[in-house]
Amino acid sequence: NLIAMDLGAVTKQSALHAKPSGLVLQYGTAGFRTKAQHLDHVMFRMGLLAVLRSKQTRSTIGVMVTASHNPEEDNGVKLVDPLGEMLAPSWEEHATRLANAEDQDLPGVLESISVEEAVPLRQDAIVVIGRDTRPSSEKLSQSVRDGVAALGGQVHDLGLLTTPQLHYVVCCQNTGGRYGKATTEGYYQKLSRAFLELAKQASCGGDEHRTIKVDCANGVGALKLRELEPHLAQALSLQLVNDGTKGKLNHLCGADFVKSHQQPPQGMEMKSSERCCSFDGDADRIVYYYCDAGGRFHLIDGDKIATLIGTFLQELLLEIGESLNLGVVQTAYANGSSTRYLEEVMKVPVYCAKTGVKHLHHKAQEFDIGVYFEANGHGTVLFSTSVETKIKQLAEELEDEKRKAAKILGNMIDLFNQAAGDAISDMLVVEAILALKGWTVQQWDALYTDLPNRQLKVKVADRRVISTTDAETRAVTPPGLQEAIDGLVQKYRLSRAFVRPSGTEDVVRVYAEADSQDSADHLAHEVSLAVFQLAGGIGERPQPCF
Ligand SMILES: CC(=O)N[C@H]1[C@@H](OP(=O)(O)O)O[C@H](CO)[C@@H](O)[C@@H]1O
Ligand SMILES: [Mg+2]
Repeated sequence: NLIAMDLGAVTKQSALHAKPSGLVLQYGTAGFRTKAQHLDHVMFRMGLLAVLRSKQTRSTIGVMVTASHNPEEDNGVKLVDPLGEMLAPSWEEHATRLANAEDQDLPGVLESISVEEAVPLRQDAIVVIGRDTRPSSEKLSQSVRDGVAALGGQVHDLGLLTTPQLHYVVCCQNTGGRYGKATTEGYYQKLSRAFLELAKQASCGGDEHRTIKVDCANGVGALKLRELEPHLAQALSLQLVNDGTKGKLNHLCGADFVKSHQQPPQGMEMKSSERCCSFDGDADRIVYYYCDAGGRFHLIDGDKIATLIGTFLQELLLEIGESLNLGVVQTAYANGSSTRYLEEVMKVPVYCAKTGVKHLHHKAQEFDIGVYFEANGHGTVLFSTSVETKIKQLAEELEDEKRKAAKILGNMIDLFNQAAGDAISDMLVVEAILALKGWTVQQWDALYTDLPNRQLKVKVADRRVISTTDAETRAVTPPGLQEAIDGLVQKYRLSRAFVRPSGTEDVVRVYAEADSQDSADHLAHEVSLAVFQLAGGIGERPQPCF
């Protein structure tokens, strides 16, 4: 049945997207990511792979061309599976194999993937493509199209799109429109309708007009917020900063910059207590922040967003009188104070998953309501289908306060992008919750105080010498490393530290938290030295960062 795959056409087309010799890449946590000039063949081949995956799943598959928060010169690509989820792990391996095959081996690799996965080759294939605003993205997405066309697949090129919008469209497309209309317009309609309903429900508390300042990282988020804004009918006005008209993508701005430097982005003027937020380059991450009257900067990261959302949803459930199982999923990078607050004050069960959205998403699917967020601001909430049906039914059946709460929850369900963590959707969620609660940004921030923490990177010859267990909180190899970390952690109060090989950069990441910034800094530095000594550090010995 392989006749249905025209390998002659593939070989001919592939010659126009030749692989540079010696280049080896891996489909990692966020797909392929590297300097844009090395990616042409990878894009073509991901077009090919998307066709096979589409045939196998008999569904529309998404391909997003983006390198998220990386520098403008980088680019990347990831595939989106039928329900808007990340690509299945076995196909990540196929992706790696396909990307690294020498040109002449390409037909053979395609055949072997098709056989291994029993791909019904005569089946039609549809691939939806989106891209971010990088200068290289347009040409690279053309290469994806070439790949799709070479295997006879149908292409819907949606052009400039945020990553979560692509996930949304793919999910809608494959669920017969039940999740919403499979267009960006459908996305704006679904989100704005839910937001306006919530704003109406909040307006009894006064404060009807809200403003928020958004740092768009000079990325695609700016374009899409401009498209969204008219739908919001002035219930929320957006002041866009770093909207791409002047600055460089992700340069001194964006969610990743703000979170890792713990300082405001360039170009953001903050009046005391003004709510501000930052998106990353493809708008799937968001962090909030503000300056207090004394001019001090306060970061509100993914953990505090998750806490606000988790707390609010739990309050609604109590009001409605439904005991559904709600869980919050975090990673080891979650601030210890957030975990403590959720577990001890809110009595919400908290779970720790491995780094990378797919692990969190997967765990969150186990709950009626699964809230998941990475500390860096990527996250969303998943509602089981039965919960969704039940809540919307209760919104009709219940009376008075209970009915009101069920209606709010029903609209909240629509406001989340359940296909993927989404800066636009999460921003609307936070704005709606603050309005409903009548809370200022300080009141939100005061839920708990973050433990001081520090993240460092250590360069080693081969980061794979470090393997971990217990959701990456403990190192199994190299021998002696965990014992060394345990010894160092003991020297400090309220302390915790762990190390893991990054899935997106060639470094080992070190995380430490403790009762003071000074202690967190020292602990992180000492752990870095232990990694350098025991895990084959290269280059200069880690220097103290203070
Ligand atoms: C500590 C940290 O922020 N790690 C990030 C980063 O992964 P690493 O495997 O740590 O490089 O990039 C991932 C993809 O964007 C993101 O999911 C994750 O949270
Ligand atoms: Mg991103």
